[in-house]
Amino acid sequence: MYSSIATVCLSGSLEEKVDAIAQAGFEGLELFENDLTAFAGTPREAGELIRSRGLKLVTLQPFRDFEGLQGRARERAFDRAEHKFDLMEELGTDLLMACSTVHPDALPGISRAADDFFELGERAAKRQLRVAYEALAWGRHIHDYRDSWEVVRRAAHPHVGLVLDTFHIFSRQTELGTLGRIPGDRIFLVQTADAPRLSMDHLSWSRHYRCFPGQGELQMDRFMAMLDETRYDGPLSHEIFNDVFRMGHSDQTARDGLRSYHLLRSMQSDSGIPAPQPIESVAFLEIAVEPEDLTPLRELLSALGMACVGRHHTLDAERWAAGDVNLVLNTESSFTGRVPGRDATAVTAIGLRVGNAYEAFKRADKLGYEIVEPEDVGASHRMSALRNVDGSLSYIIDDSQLSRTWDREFPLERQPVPQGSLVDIDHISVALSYHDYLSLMLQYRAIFQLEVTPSFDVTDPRGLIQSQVLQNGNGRFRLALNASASPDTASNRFVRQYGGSGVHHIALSTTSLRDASAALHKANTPMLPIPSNYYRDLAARFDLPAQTHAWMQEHHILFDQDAHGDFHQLYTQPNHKAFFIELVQREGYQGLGAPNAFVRVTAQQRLEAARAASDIDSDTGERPA
Ligand SMILES: O=C(O)c1ccc(O)c(O)c1
Ligand SMILES: [Mg+2]
Repeated sequence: MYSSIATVCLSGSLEEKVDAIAQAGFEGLELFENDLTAFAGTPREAGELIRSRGLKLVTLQPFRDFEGLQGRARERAFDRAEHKFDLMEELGTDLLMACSTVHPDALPGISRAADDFFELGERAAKRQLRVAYEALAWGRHIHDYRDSWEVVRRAAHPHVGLVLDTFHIFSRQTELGTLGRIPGDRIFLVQTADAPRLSMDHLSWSRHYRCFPGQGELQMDRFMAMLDETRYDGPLSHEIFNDVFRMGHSDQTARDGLRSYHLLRSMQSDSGIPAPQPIESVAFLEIAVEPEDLTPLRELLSALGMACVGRHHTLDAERWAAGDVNLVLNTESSFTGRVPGRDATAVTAIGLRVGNAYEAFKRADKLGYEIVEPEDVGASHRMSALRNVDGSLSYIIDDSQLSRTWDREFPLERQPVPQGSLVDIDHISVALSYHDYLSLMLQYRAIFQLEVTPSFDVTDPRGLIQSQVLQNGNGRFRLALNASASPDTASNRFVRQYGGSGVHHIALSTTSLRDASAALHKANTPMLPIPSNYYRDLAARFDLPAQTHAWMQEHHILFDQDAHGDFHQLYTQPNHKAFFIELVQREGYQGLGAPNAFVRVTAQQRLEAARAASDIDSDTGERPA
């Protein structure tokens, strides 16, 4: 098998698309005819352009509404095909991809379609060309791969073969048993696409929401296992119609496309790529701290029950800890691990704990991810990292490395790690541009073994925010990805204000939100104010003791409940850092408090608007003297 991608996946002109596809390292491409029609040069020049970049032109597509016609209309369909054959000869490709007809006059019948394709095969053979047939999920008569296969089988022509497109197969929930029994040499093209599970008509779903395998919810691993059985050995070609890809940066999309191709190959039995491992927990977060934020941040962490337990042996960096929470505050002015273009106090790295870091990096490398070695960032530690799409780093470490790092880099000072009510990093929430959203989704899901919860919309006062949670099985790793098409939602305000995507908040879990909120209150930590209407609504929704209810309202605590238990949450104010801290107490509860998210984003928006409107200095929270 070899890698290929359809030009329809990318934004830009044909030249830009071909460049991005070649740069990413693909071997072939499918030319979408629109890209040729809009191209300023001749078809011959288009073909030369593609070959000059070392790419194989896999197919010209799509050829529409061919089969099932009668009389003059049928003759016209064959004439159209001959025109495409002319084009193909000039372009230098031997394969025409035909999709099942949606023509209102097309007649049904497998045998009729097979006869049409036999005749087309005869004409193609005269010119040493081939034709491949695809069942569109919304085809008028043929919309099931088993029927398109039956057409190809009955046409029984060596120049006529089958196209398998994962979107059409899965969107109709067709069984895959038949697929495994198709001889691989009768399949001329395999098109790969993933998609979120949506309930809408097939055509709209396909034309707007496809995504790369690894970004959606279709069972690509099952498809790859069945494809293995056919012994197919042709192009594995992404065909993604996606509104975000059409807007986005072709280079980034094409790079992710090739990683997704390697991900598919890793699902095959003989791939030689190590299996994905679960992320066991978040070992630490590193925060680049602006000098003026250091004291307030230390005060906040102290109020949370954390303590500085070590100082870096050579750099201006401190390790703050409590329970399993570890934060590294880095105040080096020349800190090379900073996210480029971001000069606020912000999260610059995340430490992901796995069972075997070496195997995880081997997998990441085979999938085409860039690995940052310690010397690349001038670090004295020995941890390697992935470069995230926002410029931040994801260290991947195992236990032996982690204890060595703490011991060697941050000699223990004064006290041991406090073991109070603060337990762990409960979840991390990231705000992303839409384009980065799919990119980071792929990175996590391709490299690690994670569960994906269905995506949901948060109603921000300025628009919808799409949110999706990636988590491990044990509840110790949860990452919420957030993106929005509206420019002024909370996630996009972050992206605009802080020079791109990044960590938007850090949630810490506690065994006693009562103690934690009392300590924050005592330290005069400003909380995100929650309106009283929220508490009236809570009283209506839940049967809460009056005292508990009053305590929540007084301390701005939000509440939710699911079949597994209770959830309490509390937000601090960002106070001009790029991120803010959330505290949660969960008693079996599985989610992240999604039903409360609209109240939180509205409260944040109100606070920011009030700051902007008043003469309150947004840095100090005080009025200038
Ligand atoms: O949406 C379409 O029309 C279309 C065209 C060509 C394909 O290969 C396909 O899967 C869909
Ligand atoms: Mg297709």
